[in-house]
Amino acid sequence: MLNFLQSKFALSEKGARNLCKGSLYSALVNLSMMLPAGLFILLLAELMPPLTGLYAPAPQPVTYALLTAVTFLVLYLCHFLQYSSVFLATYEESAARRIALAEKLRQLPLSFFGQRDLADLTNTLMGDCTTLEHAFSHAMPQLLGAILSTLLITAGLLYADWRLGLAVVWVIPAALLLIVGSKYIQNKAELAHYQAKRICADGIQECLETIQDIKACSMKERYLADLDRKLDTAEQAQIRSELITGTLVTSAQAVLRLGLASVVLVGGALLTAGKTDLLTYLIFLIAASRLYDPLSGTLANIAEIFMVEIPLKRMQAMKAQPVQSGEKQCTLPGCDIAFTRVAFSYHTGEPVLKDVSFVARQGEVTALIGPSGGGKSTAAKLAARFWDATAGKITLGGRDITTIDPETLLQNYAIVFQDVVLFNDTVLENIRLGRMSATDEEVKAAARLAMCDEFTARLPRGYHTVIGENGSLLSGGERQRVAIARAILKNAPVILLDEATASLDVENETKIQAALTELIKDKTVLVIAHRLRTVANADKIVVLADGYVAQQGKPDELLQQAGLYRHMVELQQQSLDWTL
Ligand SMILES: Nc1ncnc2c1ncn2[C@@H]1O[C@H](COP(=O)(O)OP(=O)(O)OP(=O)(O)O)[C@@H](O)[C@H]1O
Repeated sequence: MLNFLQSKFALSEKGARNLCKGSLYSALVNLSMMLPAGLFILLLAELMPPLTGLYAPAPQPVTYALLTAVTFLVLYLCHFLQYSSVFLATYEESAARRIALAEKLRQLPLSFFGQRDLADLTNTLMGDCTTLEHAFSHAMPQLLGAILSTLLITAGLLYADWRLGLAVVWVIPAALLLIVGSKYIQNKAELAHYQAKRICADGIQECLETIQDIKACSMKERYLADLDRKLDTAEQAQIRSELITGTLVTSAQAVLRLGLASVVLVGGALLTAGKTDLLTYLIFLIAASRLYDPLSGTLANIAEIFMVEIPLKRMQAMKAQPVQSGEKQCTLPGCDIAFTRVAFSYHTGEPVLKDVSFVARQGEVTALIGPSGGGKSTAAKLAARFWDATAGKITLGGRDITTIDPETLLQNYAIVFQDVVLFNDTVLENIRLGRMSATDEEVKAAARLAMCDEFTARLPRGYHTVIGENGSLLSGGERQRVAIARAILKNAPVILLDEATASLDVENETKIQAALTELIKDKTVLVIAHRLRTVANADKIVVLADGYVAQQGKPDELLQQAGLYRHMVELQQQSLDWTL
């Protein structure tokens, strides 16, 4: 049973146990809600003989006061137990679910993120978890509890009088049949609503991310009209879904209420025929008026229960995603990076690298150059195992990188990418990310080498200035210098520089090049640069074009050959003479 609940609802073992416990306590609450009715029946039984002209002692007010107090106590206790077992346990489970998902996201390769949009992932992490949290705190245990308590009370009623019992209970399967039978229609409408909501969230996120470009291209009106249309679709889908569910649930609740009418009719007929007595008739009438309440209440949440399938499936799909594995402890004899017949395609299926072989040696600077879109950045990312190659092999120090745990592998890399990512924190803390154990002095020394001193002096609080979301208070060149300082601080044996100095002016680039020369001694350095001047002193040039290595060798040797490298150098020299 526990295993079934765990796999069906993606619960932890504790969560499944708490769901069982919560359902039992919910059933107990429903049964305890019958106590006031029971007390009333007891009073009725004592009052009945005098009402029918027979002698009986008068009911004792003290006894009833005591029984009422006990009833209140039992009701309070049952509700307290249900609250702590259902709500508190669900919130704990929900927190554990969110942490487990976040941990899974941390382990997933970048290829996974390339196929999913961020709004969708945020929705799974936040929205889906909230949906499940609400369903498992407000609907699921209550439904299971209502089914359990209804079964118990039904058994008691049938045992007491099967004819009146049947008159009370026939409506329950009828109502459930109506709801379960229409599950497909409800799910379809809710799924359409869910997707419309997701498209809407995507649209809003895209709009916020691209607001600058939207304004620059004077696309504001068109974009907002598109967003309005998405919001309208989501609204209509919500109305439609609520209308369908509301109609079906209200119909099922009305069917349940028919039970009371059938008890009146059957009971009346039995009473007239002398086949039952007045007290039994009244007991069944009272029981019928109370029995349907828990079920009727949970039917209102039935759509929510049906809908848990969608977030559950999305979560299970995410959990089933293969993670990149590998050895966590590994000492490498060296740090040469070797590509052997490497091929790779993104999820689009279009091959980006077709057959790439080269070696970037330790203690040397290897420059990847070539036409735009030739796969240079892709090759650098494969070297750091952000993706795994589709074919061929990449080794670091002779060891196949697919056998090394990605986090362990990355401890050997300092990376500066074209798109610098900075956090909404101080300059100092943004640099310290390179090595969290570094002292302030070490961080500042790295910052000085990366020429950060010059612009931090102008900031209101120097190194302690908070630089805004993704470093919005800094210029492109300043952001790049922070990223370079981070790499200098990390001082890892492999350095990947992808257009690391592209946003810098010539003066700063020259100074940073000097600092980098210090940094890269004895290290394996893989540099990508469009400005060939930047890589003119590299030990080796690898020209990537159309997914293949078009040329490789020392810069001087390649200049002697009539190939792509010489062509590119000539083109760049011509461009220096251009004027506007
Ligand atoms: N995450 C991705 N998903 C799908 N395709 C991608 C992704 N990143 C890059 N590509 C595609 O892969 C090809 C190679 O891109 P890559 O960035 O490696 O080229 P590059 O040589 O570094 O280009 P550039 O010099 O312009 O930076 C391009 O056609 C690009 O559209």
